[in-house]
Amino acid sequence: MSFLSVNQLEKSYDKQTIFAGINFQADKGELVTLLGPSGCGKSTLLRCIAGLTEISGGKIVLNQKEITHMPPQKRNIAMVFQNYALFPNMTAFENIAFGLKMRQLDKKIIHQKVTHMLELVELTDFAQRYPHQLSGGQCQRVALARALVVEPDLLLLDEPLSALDAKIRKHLREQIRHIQQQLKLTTIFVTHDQEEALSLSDRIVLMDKGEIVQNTKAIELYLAPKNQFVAGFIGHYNILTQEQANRLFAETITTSLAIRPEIISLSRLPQAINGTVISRHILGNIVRYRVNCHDILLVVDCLNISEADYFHEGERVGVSIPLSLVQSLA
Ligand SMILES: Nc1ncnc2c1ncn2[C@@H]1O[C@H](COP(=O)(O)OP(=O)(O)OP(=O)(O)O)[C@@H](O)[C@H]1O
Repeated sequence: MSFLSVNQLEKSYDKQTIFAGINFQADKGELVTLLGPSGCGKSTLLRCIAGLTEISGGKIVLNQKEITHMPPQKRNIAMVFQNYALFPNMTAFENIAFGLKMRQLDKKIIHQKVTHMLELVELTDFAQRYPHQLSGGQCQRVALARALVVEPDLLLLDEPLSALDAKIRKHLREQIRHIQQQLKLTTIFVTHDQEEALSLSDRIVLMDKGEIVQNTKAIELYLAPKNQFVAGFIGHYNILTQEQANRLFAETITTSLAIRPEIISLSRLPQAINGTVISRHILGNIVRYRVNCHDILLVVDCLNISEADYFHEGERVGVSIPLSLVQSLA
């Protein structure tokens, strides 16, 4: 039996249905990401699991207990928000200790637990600082420590990295993943950033307009998107209509296709498919080309190994696409 089970969950505001018939599970220690475009219902779903938003129907079971109608504080769920939501008049130490004080734990035990958490999030030297004396990344680490210290059954993270700059975001997401794995903590992470989702998750639940479109292992979502919406949302897939697919491969293909830019290779020798380089962009480790093949514009990613390998705008190139790596779309 799954550690977390969300069954037929439904939420409406007045007559507007935000989602209905939502089903997904998480195993103990699994990190599941809810991914999807803005407004698709991810945060509402997370808040329903936390008990912060009332549901309109369905059932939630956590650690073998039905929690559907339990008050939030009884669910043993901790949540971290995008805006940290720290108490401004408390130090980092006091913020982290807050939940333990509420549970009336012994002072010595509180001190031990908070000290351990400060070490875990690498903030030992910042224990006596107030939130306004900390950077955004440090505030979010305090918020994370505050959530973890109460040893929740489930950790919910609602876009916790969105307010941070790119470099800190990457560092902190690695830290979150490391701590989550160390503690074997079942976690639901909400984001609209596909790179974040792919790099962090065991499994991704991709949502669109209040529905789950695909629920699968993170790597499978990337390698085998099941329809055009998923392929359009993940990576930089080239999406070809059936007619374009027939034209490009000069054979009968019965579905539309999704082709990852990195499986396509270019050469100076003529191939079965040939094209003309329209543009070249250096993205750091990747060189991204747009190549016109039979009036179909393909995005092609090549490793940026040396300038001597660059193809030039207007150059004729051979284009190799291994059909075995091409994904048929429903
Ligand atoms: N309190 C509310 N009353 C009415 N409608 C609401 C309320 N809260 C959210 N909604 C609506 O529910 C839908 C889903 O919102 P939600 O915040 O869950 O989306 P999201 O996928 O988390 O988006 P984002 O990534 O932008 O945070 C939106 O159309 C939103 O306007």
